[in-house]
Formats: sequence, structure tokens, C-alpha cells
Amino acid sequence: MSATTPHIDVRDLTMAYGTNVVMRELNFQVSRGEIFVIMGGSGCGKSTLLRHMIGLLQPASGEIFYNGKTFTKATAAEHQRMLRTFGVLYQSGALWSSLTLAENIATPLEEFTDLKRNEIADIVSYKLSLVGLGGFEEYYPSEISGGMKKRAALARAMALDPEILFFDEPSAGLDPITSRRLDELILEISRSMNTTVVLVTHELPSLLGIGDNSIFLDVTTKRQGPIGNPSFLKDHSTNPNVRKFLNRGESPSPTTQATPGP
Ligand SMILES: Nc1ncnc2c1ncn2[C@@H]1O[C@H](COP(=O)(O)OP(=O)(O)OP(=O)(O)O)[C@@H](O)[C@H]1O
Repeated sequence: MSATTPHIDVRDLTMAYGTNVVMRELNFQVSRGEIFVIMGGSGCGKSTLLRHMIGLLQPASGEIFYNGKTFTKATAAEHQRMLRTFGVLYQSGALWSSLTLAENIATPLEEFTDLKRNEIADIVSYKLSLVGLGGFEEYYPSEISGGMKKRAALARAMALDPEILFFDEPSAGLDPITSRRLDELILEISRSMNTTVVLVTHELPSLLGIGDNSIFLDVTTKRQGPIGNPSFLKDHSTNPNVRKFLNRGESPSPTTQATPGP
């Protein structure tokens, strides 16, 4: 792996459910430490793409590489090893309701490491403090707010020190202020730990606020639209569909600029 090898490399990925093609021939790369947003209108295939990237769905064709190694065609053992480098936070942020927060976060550590009880307890407390929940170890999910549940789920996703964090609509069901705090936390974690983040969202404040780079899935063509910094695309993209999406349905003319953009 050279210094220029992308952390994630998606090549010619076509996704389908049976004969129903969702997106054709996606090609994009994600650099290490970047916050990469998958965006597009409802039903364009954002969650489907995320599920391909974490191995829950197999491509109709094409391949996904991590650190230059194939994920799609990896051996079972290699596939498992790669999965261990991923942390995933689903829309529901599902925590086990019968377990305390500490037990929730300890579970992946008990399952996948040989760490001793006291070492696990230390890691659990550290991860909870990272997400602002230090002292809440013995609380049950039903005893905390929606925003706190998302943060606890984030602590669990980070339990095994993932290289990549995948988020599927993390702000779903949160009020704007709580949602913004979650964005700030995602940004802080990504920057301080150099964790690559892949974020599915259609929340404009979120994707414009923290996205370093993005891909627009165009439901009208079933192909990818522009790739680039979302704030840049909002004002400068020559693609009317992405400008419309990023400007809440309006499609203002692109702002002229010195160099040609995506
Ligand atoms: N399990 C499934 N079986 C068959 N078709 C599916 C399945 N899941 C999703 N689809 C279809 O695939 C397309 C893409 O769905 P997907 O959920 O990936 O879109 P999305 O961009 O994440 O949507 P949203 O923003 O509304 O969550 C849709 O037409 C959807 O109906």
C-alpha cells in the first residue's frame, strides 16, 4: 500500500435487487481521515450503497477495495478481518435495551478481544467519556434521551477502534440542536483519531457542515452525479440536479469561478 492508495476505492459498482438496478457503474475513492458524504434524494440508493460497503449486500458487478485490497472478493477470513476495522451506526442507533450502556459497549470487546474484565471496563469508560457520557455506565437505554442513545451507539461503534465509521442517517429523529451536536462529535472524532467517516444523509446542514467530500447519486439517471466538497458543489456545480438538491429545490445558476469545477 503506497501513501497515495485510497482508503476506500469503489470501482464500477452496479447495485441491484434482483433485476431492479438501483445504480450503475459507481466509481469513487475515499481518502483516509476524510468525512465522505453519500447524498441524494429519497430512494436513490444511499443506504443500498452503504450496505454494499459494509458487506451486507453483494454487487451485481464491480468491486470495493479497502487499503488497496479487495473486499468484495476477499477470502472469508480476510473479509472478517476487514469487517473488524469498521464501526457502523445505523439509523435506529439500536442498543440492546436489556443491557446497561457499559454492557452494550463491552459486548464487542468481549466477543472479539482477549482483554480482561478490568481492561474492558477502562475502555468502556474511556469511550463513553469520548462521547460525553462519562458516568452513565450503569444507565439503561430507556433511561436516556434520543441524542444520548445515538452517542452511546457511537461509543459502541468505536469500541474496537475502527479505521472507518459508517453512519446511516445518524440525525434521524433528533432535533436540530441535538443533531448539530452529533455532527460536531463526528467531526471531532474523525479529526482527532484520523478516522475515515462515510456518512449517509439528506440533512443539508449536516452534510454542508462537516462533509469534506461527497458523491451525489442521481435517481433520475441511476448514475453518479458530481463528486466534490458539498459546499463547493452547492454553489459551483454545473449539474442542475445536485445544485437543486443542495439548494432546497431551487436551482440557481452556478457561481462563476476561476477554475472549472465538477
Ligand atoms: N431490500 C430491498 N429489496 C428490494 N428493493 C429494495 C430493498 N431496499 C431498497 N430497495 C429499493 O432500492 C432503491 C434504493 O433504496 P435505498 O433505501 O437504498 O435508498 P435511499 O437513498 O437510502 O432512500 P431514503 O433516503 O429514502 O432512505 C429504492 O427504490 C428501494 O425501493
